[in-house]
Amino acid sequence: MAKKIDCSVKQLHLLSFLKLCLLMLLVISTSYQLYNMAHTKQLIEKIDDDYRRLYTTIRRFGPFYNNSQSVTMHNGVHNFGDISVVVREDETPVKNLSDGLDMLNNKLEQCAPESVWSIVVLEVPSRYGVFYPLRPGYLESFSTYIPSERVNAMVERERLSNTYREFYGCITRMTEAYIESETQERIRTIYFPIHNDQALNAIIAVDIKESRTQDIINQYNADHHTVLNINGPNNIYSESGELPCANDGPYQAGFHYLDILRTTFGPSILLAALFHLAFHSFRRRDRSIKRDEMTGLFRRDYYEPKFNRMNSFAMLVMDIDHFKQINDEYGHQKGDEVIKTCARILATQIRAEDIAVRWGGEEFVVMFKGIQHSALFDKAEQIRQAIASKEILGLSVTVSIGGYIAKNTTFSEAYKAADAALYQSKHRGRNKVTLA
Ligand SMILES: Nc1nc2c(ncn2[C@@H]2O[C@H](COP(=O)(O)OP(=O)(O)OP(=O)(O)O)[C@@H](O)[C@H]2O)c(=O)[nH]1
Repeated sequence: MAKKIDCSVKQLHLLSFLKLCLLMLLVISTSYQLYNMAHTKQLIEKIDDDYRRLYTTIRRFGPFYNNSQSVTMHNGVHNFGDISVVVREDETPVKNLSDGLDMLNNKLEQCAPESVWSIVVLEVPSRYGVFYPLRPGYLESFSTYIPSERVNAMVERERLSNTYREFYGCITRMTEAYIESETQERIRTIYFPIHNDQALNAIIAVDIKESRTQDIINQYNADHHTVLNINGPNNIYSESGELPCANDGPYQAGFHYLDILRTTFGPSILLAALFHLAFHSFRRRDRSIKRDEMTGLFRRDYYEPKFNRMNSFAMLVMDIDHFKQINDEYGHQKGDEVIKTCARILATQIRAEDIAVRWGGEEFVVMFKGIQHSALFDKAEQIRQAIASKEILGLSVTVSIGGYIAKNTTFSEAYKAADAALYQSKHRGRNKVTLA
């Protein structure tokens, strides 16, 4: 029986813990969704800012190009560290761009770490190109083209010839992502045309790894503890954004419910466990302050100060008859069980607002409010009979009860009167009720 009760208490605990987990999950995941929603627009702005910073950095190369001195070079490939110059005609004046390209590469590395794939500067009309670095595939493909045709096609395709007329910083152009056939790297190319006197002089083409956008998102998520993505399938929330000066259409920034759930599940369980523990340790503490550990009735030291402030009430004092004999014959442990059972029966006979206190070893005080003489007697009889009518642990146990109705009386006077009435019940043969 005790095992059964234990088990159902455990199940109740588990159930209330699970309910708390669910509640926490609901509250935390909803808050986290709102948090991610608030960040979606900011992520779009961050992506826009990052690409624009990249464009600005590339544009700063323009003055350097214009101010660079030329040297004469012959047909062939000329290597200067990571930089290679491919010249297709003899006696070609070639700008010395090494320092500027180094600087540009460093600055780009700061804006977009590990994302710069290559930088190419092509003169227009093209007799040479500067590559940083020159990948083997480039050289191959470059040799099969007539450079000027290749550049003209690029200018045509990307509409680079008159970007100087355009506004909003979109003098640069970024292509859609594509796979570079020589390297199989997924990249985008950013073109910046250098115009002088409304004529196109050169094109800087910076290849950026397509993963740059994902890097920005990853960094943003890490910095802000968000779970945002772009163009994720089945997102539950999304907002539209566009890469600045890019050829591709809008993208969708947002988040997926599973990501929200995955991130909030752990903290929700942890928080629920903490609340659960805090609540139960508070309950246990509160209970141990108020309740007698053995019987579960109120403790005397908790209620006596409150009783001392009362002056109108009805009270009963109840004492188990011949209890010493029970102890002596069956041992203290059985005696304890008898006390517990009597307390349990007592608790079932009174209302929730009545206060039952374990006053001493096998003595109890019950306090009632708004109850008259005859009702108090009936209540005491009801308690007495409830205990006497059942065998308790195979024993016939009875109680004697004394009662008193206090009207402008201190508690200690009332207690004395009720105790005297209890004495009379004992004197009259026990298993009796006497009201003073
Ligand atoms: N097992 C047990 N015994 C207790 C506890 N507190 C007090 N007692 C014992 O309860 C007995 C109370 O005996 P008494 O009040 O003298 O008298 P009684 O045997 O109950 O007889 P009457 O009250 O005259 O009917 C004492 O032997 C105490 O040691 C307790 O928590 N557990």
